[in-house]
Amino acid sequence: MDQPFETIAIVGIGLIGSSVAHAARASAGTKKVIGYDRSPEVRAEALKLGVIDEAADSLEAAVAQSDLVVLSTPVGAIGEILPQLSSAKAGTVVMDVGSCKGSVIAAAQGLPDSVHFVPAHPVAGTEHSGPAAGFATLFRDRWCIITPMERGDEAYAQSLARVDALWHAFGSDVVQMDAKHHDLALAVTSHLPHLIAYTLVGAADDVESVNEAEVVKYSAGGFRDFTRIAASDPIMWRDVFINNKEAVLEVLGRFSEELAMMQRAIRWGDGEALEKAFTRSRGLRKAIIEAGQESAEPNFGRDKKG
Ligand SMILES: NC(=O)C1=CN([C@@H]2O[C@H](COP(=O)(O)OP(=O)(O)OC[C@H]3O[C@@H](n4cnc5c(N)ncnc54)[C@H](O)[C@@H]3O)[C@@H](O)[C@H]2O)C=CC1
Ligand SMILES: O=C(O)C(=O)Cc1ccc(O)cc1
Repeated sequence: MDQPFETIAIVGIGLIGSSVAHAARASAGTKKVIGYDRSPEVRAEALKLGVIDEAADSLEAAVAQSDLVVLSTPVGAIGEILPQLSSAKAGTVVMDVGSCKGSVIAAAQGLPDSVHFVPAHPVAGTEHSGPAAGFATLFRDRWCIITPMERGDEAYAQSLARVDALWHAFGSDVVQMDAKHHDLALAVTSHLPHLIAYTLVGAADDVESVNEAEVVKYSAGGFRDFTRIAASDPIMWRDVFINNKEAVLEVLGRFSEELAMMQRAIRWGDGEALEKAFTRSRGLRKAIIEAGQESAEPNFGRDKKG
């Protein structure tokens, strides 16, 4: 493995930050984890749980002592924190884990070349949040997408290789792509599904003639899976939609057209059109299973027990 990161700073000690802390200690040779979170309660909880070895009182203090800084706050805060890292010591490697990349990369444009920012997105998670939700195996057999900064210097290439090696050590499959493509692809596979789940569960709540007890009682199949996704953190997802506006609106437009097509087919009793659309979807599900990216269970095939 490339030179490991012996001391890391986790900024934002929630589900992903704490999972990175556990995984780095368990499999990537990290010896010390310093944690900073804007919430003092979260810092105290993370210390108590042993997620971090030391809590820092400020962002600056956490960054000063570390060779890797992991930005694992909601995406909006990542954009606010990045410009504050301009004075980090030369050679500091900074990595984020945000669910969208274009806005984060834009916020990193002002950083000096001496700070090596490597944008990353583990395509792995759960609907849970907070420091107690993380676990070391979260990233195992999951994709991690790296969207490198456009710079050709050797020093940056070395930091990129170290971050790549870190995710491999976590058990992830690593792929590189440009941020614009990432944001469109993830708008299709992750952001739109979350928006639909929030909307669907909200709509069920709005049908006054079906009361909550009935919704709970009869939510055996599909609806139950949607409620799991709709239980995801509201601040995290607010930030995803605000920061990936263009791509989400693009795929939302296509979704609305498909939905209108379904509506028309139902209205006119066009069974052939419905059957054709459903058969196509079934094929996609089969392809996902065959690619080994999904088990019979929801929750990306894993829960807190890993
Ligand atoms: N939840 C998921 O399944 C996945 C999330 N992500 C990305 O990972 C990031 C973190 O998500 P989670 O771990 O789920 O969130 P979380 O809600 O579990 O934790 C976020 C933490 O950041 C802290 N925070 C917020 N603003 C801060 C600031 N300005 N300075 C310091 N700390 C601050 C919060 O107090 C909280 O403890 C997000 O950018 C998200 O898009 C990526 C993959 C999966
Ligand atoms: O829990 C689920 O179903 C998820 O979709 C987890 C998830 C959430 C956000 C990401 O950027 C990546 C993965």
